[in-house]
Amino acid sequence: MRGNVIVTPPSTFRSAEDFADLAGDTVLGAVRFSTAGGPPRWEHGLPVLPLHMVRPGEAEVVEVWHTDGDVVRTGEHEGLLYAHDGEVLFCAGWIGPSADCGEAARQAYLAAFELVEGLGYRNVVRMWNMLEGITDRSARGTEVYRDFCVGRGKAFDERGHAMPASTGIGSLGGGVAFYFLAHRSHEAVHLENPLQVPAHEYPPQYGPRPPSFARATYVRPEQGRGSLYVSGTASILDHATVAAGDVARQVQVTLANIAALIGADNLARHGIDGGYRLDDLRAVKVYVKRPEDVPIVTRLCRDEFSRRAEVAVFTVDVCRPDLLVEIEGMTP
Ligand SMILES: C=C(O[C@@H]1C=C(C(=O)O)C=C[C@H]1O)C(=O)O
Repeated sequence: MRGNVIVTPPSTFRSAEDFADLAGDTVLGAVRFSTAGGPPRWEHGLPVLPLHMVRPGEAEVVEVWHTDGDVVRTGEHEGLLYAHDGEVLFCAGWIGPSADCGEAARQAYLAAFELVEGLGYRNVVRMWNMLEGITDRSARGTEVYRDFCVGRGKAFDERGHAMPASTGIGSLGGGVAFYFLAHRSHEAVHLENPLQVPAHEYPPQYGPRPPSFARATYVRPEQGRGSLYVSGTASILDHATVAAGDVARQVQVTLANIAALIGADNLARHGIDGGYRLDDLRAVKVYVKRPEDVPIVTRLCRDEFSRRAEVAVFTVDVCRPDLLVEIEGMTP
């Protein structure tokens, strides 16, 4: 096993054609942000998850995950498609539209934990969950996201896994889809944000089961500098939404949250040397609830992130009705 393998950022948010060109490289898999969602499928022998996150007329974005490993193995477990290189695992799953997305999420997460335990990739470092109608009323008469959090939380309880960095965001169709990254030997250090109550300690007003995630996860290789994955971050201080209705202010609060999370003081609190600034982040994804806010959000983000950072913007719902924007990224 190599000691220096780290997941590098999605090399680019590529066009559809480029992904085909990459086949044969050390690509683990890809996520297609496109006009239709569905179960993960094999493309060029690799797992690819289609997500309905792009509106007609917008360009499809393909997030390609690759490593510096050289032998990629692939497989399927209870509908989950995965690829791994001896140190890093990429896995994609689909729950689809369901009457009880909570129970379906529990089962899908249990299958995912079974997979990582069985293959020996126990350190789950980053998860993404895309939920159609995230704040809609669910078939159970509650809310889709709240139902999801209940089922996901049960799976974490049942298998005793640490909660990693995550995203829980809306999609435009296709039920619930998810994907994640896990490591075999590199330690995962899960971070909280001094400006925010840990999400898993949110009070009950946000739902019966608080969401199961950490604000960021740092992957510590045996040597050298690791990678930091920043969860989907929004305009929340303590546990409350800040600046409801004011998208520019929500962007500012969100960016300040991320800056506090990744800065040297907070990393030191978690036993990590060094610190990052916003312009160290790469592979930034910005989720904007209202199409009319896209220009201003894009401009505000462009002012703060490096010119070298790719920034992909999606117009989708966020997990609370009063949140207008959410931002995530990672360090190279
Ligand atoms: C924006 C928040 O939560 C969102 C929901 C998440 C989840 O449920 O996995 C993770 C991060 C965000 O995408 C928040 O609570 O701060």
